[in-house]
Amino acid sequence: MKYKRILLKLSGEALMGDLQYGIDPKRLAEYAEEIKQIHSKGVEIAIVIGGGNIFRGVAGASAGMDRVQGDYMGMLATVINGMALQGALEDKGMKTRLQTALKMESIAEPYIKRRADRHLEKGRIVIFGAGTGNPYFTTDTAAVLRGIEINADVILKGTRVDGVYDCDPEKNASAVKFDFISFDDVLKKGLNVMDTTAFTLSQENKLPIVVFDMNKIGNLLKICEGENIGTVVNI
Ligand SMILES: Nc1ncnc2c1ncn2[C@@H]1O[C@H](COP(=O)(O)OP(=O)(O)OP(=O)(O)O)[C@@H](O)[C@H]1O
Ligand SMILES: O=c1ccn([C@@H]2O[C@H](COP(=O)(O)O)[C@@H](O)[C@H]2O)c(=O)[nH]1
Repeated sequence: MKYKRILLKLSGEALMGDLQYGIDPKRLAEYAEEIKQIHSKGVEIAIVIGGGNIFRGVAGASAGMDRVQGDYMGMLATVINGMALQGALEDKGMKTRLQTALKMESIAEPYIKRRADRHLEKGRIVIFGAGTGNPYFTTDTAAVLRGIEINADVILKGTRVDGVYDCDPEKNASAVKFDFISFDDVLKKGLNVMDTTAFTLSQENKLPIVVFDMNKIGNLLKICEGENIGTVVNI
């Protein structure tokens, strides 16, 4: 396997599958199956999951809600997704732990880096919920932060687009995909597949990111085996 320890970022919105909002159980089971394949090959897996399928702080703020209040609601949404993913992974026989950046000890461990390391060493899948625990951030930034903390080899951003394009491919049919792009170029061109804070943090800590289509069966395994799928963002 190319990678020993990965931080997988899953999009909350992708969890909706064909639904208008919420969690599609079929999509959840498919993701669990993809994750099982790399787990069975011995890859140590930590996961950060988004919350866009349930709530986004900025959406609340634009509707008149206090931004900080909305952001905490968004963080709670990521915990709901994390719990759903935990259930789906355990259904398929994997051992998991959910750690949250906001304390909620009846349902999850608090985030403790050393415990996370230990779980990963023992082959447990660790899901990090509640983002960074701070408003004004995103789960992309949380993924990079946790990835750096646990010394992941790579951030795998599994999303509904198949890589980084020269403009948003969901808005421009003529968008052109990169196989490789530097952090400098992503930032210079203002490409929004992840937020600037996430890219900057990754760049400063020399942690590569692979952006790929998580909905294409087999992609996650192929990437871990070293195939060039999606777009690699690196220094
Ligand atoms: N240059 C670009 N290349 C690729 N995707 C882009 C680009 N600019 C914007 N995007 C958009 O980035 C989004 C990435 O998808 P994703 O669902 O992972 O976002 P997210 O905000 O992390 O989701 P969530 O918050 O639900 O976890 C896609 O909707 C895609 O259209
Ligand atoms: O560290 C964080 C992470 C997330 N939030 C809030 O949660 C929502 C959902 O996360 P997405 O990354 O957009 O999926 C986000 O919009 C923020 O409102 C946060 O405040 N801090």
